[in-house]
Amino acid sequence: MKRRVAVAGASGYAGGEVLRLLLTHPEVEIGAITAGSNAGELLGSLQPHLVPLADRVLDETTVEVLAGHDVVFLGLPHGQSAVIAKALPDDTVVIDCGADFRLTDESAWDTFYGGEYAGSWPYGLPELAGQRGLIAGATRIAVPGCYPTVSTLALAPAVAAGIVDVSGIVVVAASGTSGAGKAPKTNLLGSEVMGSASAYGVGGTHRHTPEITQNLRLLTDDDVRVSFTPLLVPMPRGILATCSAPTTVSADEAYATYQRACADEPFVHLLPQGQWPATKSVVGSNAVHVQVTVDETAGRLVAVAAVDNLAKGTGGAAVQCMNLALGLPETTGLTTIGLAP
Ligand SMILES: NC(=O)C1=CN([C@@H]2O[C@H](COP(=O)(O)OP(=O)(O)OC[C@H]3O[C@@H](n4cnc5c(N)ncnc54)[C@H](OP(=O)(O)O)[C@@H]3O)[C@@H](O)[C@H]2O)C=CC1
Ligand SMILES: CC(=O)N[C@@H](CCC(=O)OP(=O)(O)O)C(=O)O
Repeated sequence: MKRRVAVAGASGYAGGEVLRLLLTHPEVEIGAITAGSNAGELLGSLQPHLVPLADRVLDETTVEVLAGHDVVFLGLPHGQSAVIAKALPDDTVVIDCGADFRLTDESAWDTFYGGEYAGSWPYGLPELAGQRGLIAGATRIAVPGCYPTVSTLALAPAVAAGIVDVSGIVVVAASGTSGAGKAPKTNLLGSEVMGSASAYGVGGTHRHTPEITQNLRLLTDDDVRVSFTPLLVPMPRGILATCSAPTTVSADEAYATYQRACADEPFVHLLPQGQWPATKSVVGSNAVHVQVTVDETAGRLVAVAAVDNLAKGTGGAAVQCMNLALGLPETTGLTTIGLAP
């Protein structure tokens, strides 16, 4: 029997991507779709690409509307998910695309988010050591941030194998503008973004820094230190992360380490040696493309990874986690096939 699924935040980018994927998922039927200020509007007026749902009216985002579903996806701004999630029945699978339940360290929450700490849920990155088992059968799942997904998947093989000095990790990642959500923001005006790349959240201040660190700490007992700098670039979708750390291994040893680590992961695609990831190859797909080498002059391992921030970076990860939570094959309704050129 098909599972009945609700999506809160259906007028936004994350909720819209979850719906796009659910529309071709063989094991679900779409129940309530809700919004904030756009409640009462037709979905087709806000998400015209979701043609089969064009005539559906967006409901208010309330516990009453969302209850009575097997699965509820929350694509809401930070701080909005916790109250709703806590009021939903314990046996409803709740998958939060926001940050409310990602961090296990309350002091990191206080520093980077503020407001009441809601606790932490199983972390929706199945590829990260131990998480797949925690997500399987879970009824509460926190989908990772988009930068932590791509950076963690780029670095995890090296950190887990102990071939890098984890006290010297540097991540510089360029994101498309959809990462910032649909709500209007001054720095996202077309005239500000078009034809320009810019840095923001510099100097260890971006809220994904503690999330990346938290993930890599699961893989080593050594003191993980991450310098993370996000960049905004003029494209709608995609993140390209360049990650490096001191190493003494050769490029071939590094590549062999990544081959072993990536071999059984359905969505982690290690490119042939010498071929470098590009966001255009992952748009619309749940794949992360990865490549690694060693800069022997600098003595640093360099790993580069690309994801679609709205797919593997949010909506695709959310569906992957739903599959695991419901005991379905993990890849159901998801593809590694991108949209090119
Ligand atoms: N964009 C991305 O790449 C990623 C996003 N995320 C996370 O997903 C979540 C949604 O982000 P995104 O889709 O980008 O943001 P958007 O701004 O595009 O969408 C936000 C959604 O939340 C709704 N909403 C806003 N305020 C309220 C409220 N008070 N009550 C009910 N609904 C409300 C909006 O409805 P309306 O427009 O009708 O007001 C809209 O549907 C965030 O937590 C974000 O951090 C996570 C990873 C990546
Ligand atoms: C380009 C851009 O603005 N990106 C967002 C990250 C989006 C994301 O994954 O994050 P959360 O779910 O943690 O909000 C940012 O830097 O805040």
